[in-house]
Amino acid sequence: MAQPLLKLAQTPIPGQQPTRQQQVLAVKGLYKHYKSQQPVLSDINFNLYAGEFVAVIGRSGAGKSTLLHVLNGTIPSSSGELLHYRQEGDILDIARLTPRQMRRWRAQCGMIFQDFCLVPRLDVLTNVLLGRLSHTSTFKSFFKIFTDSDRARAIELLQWLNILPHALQRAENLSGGQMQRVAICRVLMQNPKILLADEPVASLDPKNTRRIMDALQSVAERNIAVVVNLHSVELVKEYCSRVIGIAQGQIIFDNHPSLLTDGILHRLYGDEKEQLH
Ligand SMILES: Nc1ncnc2c1ncn2[C@@H]1O[C@H](COP(=O)(O)OP(=O)(O)OP(=O)(O)O)[C@@H](O)[C@H]1O
Repeated sequence: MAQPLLKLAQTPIPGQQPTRQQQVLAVKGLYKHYKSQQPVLSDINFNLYAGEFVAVIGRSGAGKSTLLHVLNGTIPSSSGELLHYRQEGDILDIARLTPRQMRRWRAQCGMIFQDFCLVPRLDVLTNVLLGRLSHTSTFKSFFKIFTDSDRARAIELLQWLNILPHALQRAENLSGGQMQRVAICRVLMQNPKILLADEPVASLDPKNTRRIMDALQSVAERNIAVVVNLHSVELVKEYCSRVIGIAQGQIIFDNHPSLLTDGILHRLYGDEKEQLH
């Protein structure tokens, strides 16, 4: 059956600038130190706009995962500003949120983690419904009481990502690609403005890789800002509207993927550049 919402990837026109729409985030002078003196992220500055599909690239240890976790609030920044431009017109300073506001921010800025964080023994449908936790009272969520419209939405999402036949199957019995699709459905249940995905196609076969990239591109087309860590420059060039290149915790490139040159790739990856695909 045709999937009307799951559009095929569109190859970007070389030199095309990403469509700049409503700004959703501003990152200003952001630093992150873990215990060592050396910052893992150093003076990070960028704005994020609704509907962008942004790849974050760089060699292993460059700070890509740390950046996504800081954006999502699961890791606090050491200094700098992280401002969310809300649809209501006001600005939310992420560093100054109360724990309750932070939970709400994490719903607005949904994240798919590398290990998917599904509940293995629960069925797929319930895992997707758990995405509504941020919108449901603790009492209701404890007893897994979800509304009919929550269920209808979850089913619609599962159908959209072609995984409805597995709705009643335990999450632990799914393949990696299927788990990734369930994780995307779950995060979309939060109605996020921003979707972050930490290496969403790592260890997936080519067919599932395309499925996931198609799905994420389609999410961006729904006017959600999508930010993903990727290791494949080929995928970045095929799918993304913007690429942020990080080397040793600093942004050294932020532009359309078609403008990535061999020189920039060499600065980003050094000798590993030859192994890129
Ligand atoms: N919790 C932590 N405590 C201390 N150091 C950490 C912690 N998490 C990450 N680091 C260090 O921060 C640096 C950046 O790590 P990060 O995981 O952000 O890089 P990455 O670019 O995502 O790498 P990869 O592509 O391998 O996932 C690394 O040197 C890593 O060892």
